[in-house]
Amino acid sequence: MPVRISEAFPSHPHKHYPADFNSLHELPDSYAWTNQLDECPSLDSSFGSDLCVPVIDLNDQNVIKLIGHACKTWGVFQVTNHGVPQKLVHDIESTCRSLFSLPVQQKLKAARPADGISGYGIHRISSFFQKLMWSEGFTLVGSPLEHFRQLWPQDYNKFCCMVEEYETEMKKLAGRLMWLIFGSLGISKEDVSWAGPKGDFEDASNALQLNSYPACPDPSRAMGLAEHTDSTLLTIIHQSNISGLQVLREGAGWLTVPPVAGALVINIGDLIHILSNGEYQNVFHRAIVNRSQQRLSVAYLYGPPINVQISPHSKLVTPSHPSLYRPVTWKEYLGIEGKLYNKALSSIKFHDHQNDQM
Ligand SMILES: O=C(O)CCC(=O)C(=O)O
Ligand SMILES: [Fe+2]
Repeated sequence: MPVRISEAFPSHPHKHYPADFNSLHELPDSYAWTNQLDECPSLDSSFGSDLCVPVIDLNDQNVIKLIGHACKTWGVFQVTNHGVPQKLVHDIESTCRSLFSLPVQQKLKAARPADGISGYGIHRISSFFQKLMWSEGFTLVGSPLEHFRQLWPQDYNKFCCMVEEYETEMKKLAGRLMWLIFGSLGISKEDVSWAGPKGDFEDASNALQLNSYPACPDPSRAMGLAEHTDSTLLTIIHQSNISGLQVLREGAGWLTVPPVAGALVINIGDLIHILSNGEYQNVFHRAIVNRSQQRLSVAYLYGPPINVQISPHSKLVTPSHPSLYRPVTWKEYLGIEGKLYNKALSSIKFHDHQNDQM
């Protein structure tokens, strides 16, 4: 039996549940972050069009090259012609809207238990910050049935089917992106034992994170979701047509990833960074909020089979490029991240003297 991802995601017991944001007409002190939002992109002309997150057509004949370049220089890109039916993307957004519009008491019926990982609550990285984030989330690992039954006693079934269908499409797209990324690194199907007999990453693990960022009375002092990298191989994000997702670009600061109709955002996570022996960037990102409109996002978190050891691929390790990271399973890495947050990656990095002895 494959080990389930639910055994690996560490739970973060915390006492807070999201506020009833509708009832807050001023920003409470517990939500007031300082000095977070004043780093504007410096419009250094040497960056030029390099200030725009790449948008890649998956039908482009140079797709492998384009993806490789985006992974190396950005760690994030948007994809069009990705094959996921627009209706399904529209439906998941409606489900998300419907869920977060429920009365607070109803949402709390599906609250994530203190020792659990699925359900309604504040974002899992919240425990690392003094201040609260202006957002609410719903994490889905495994079947949503029990929680959805609490939320929508009458018609939970249609929401369950829809989520399942969305996850199937996401898994297909994620597998396709994995081969494009591997291809851009010169890694072929024979070089990846854990892709499964059909090469479709059948045993890959995943979770779905629904996010809502309500309109905020004082957006310049609030934080929707604090900066982080994803501990995944990659993450596929659908954002509603309200901007708010920002990525950190070295030398330029925080740049907004503009919503592009029909496109999906692909974040490179820590595990691709490890597999590529540091060649591909794991992107730092965050979400900011605005005064007038609720913003929604749906993040599909994609990882390897939970007990597979991930390490820099042997094809990318040479005497002049020694291995940067020790092998780690996703299960172990999620545990480390749960304790160390953004120091997880450096904790598995070889220091020079260790590498010399390899
Ligand atoms: O809301 C967004 O666009 C980003 C969400 C995100 O980064 C996450 O859920 O890990
Ligand atoms: Fe993220």
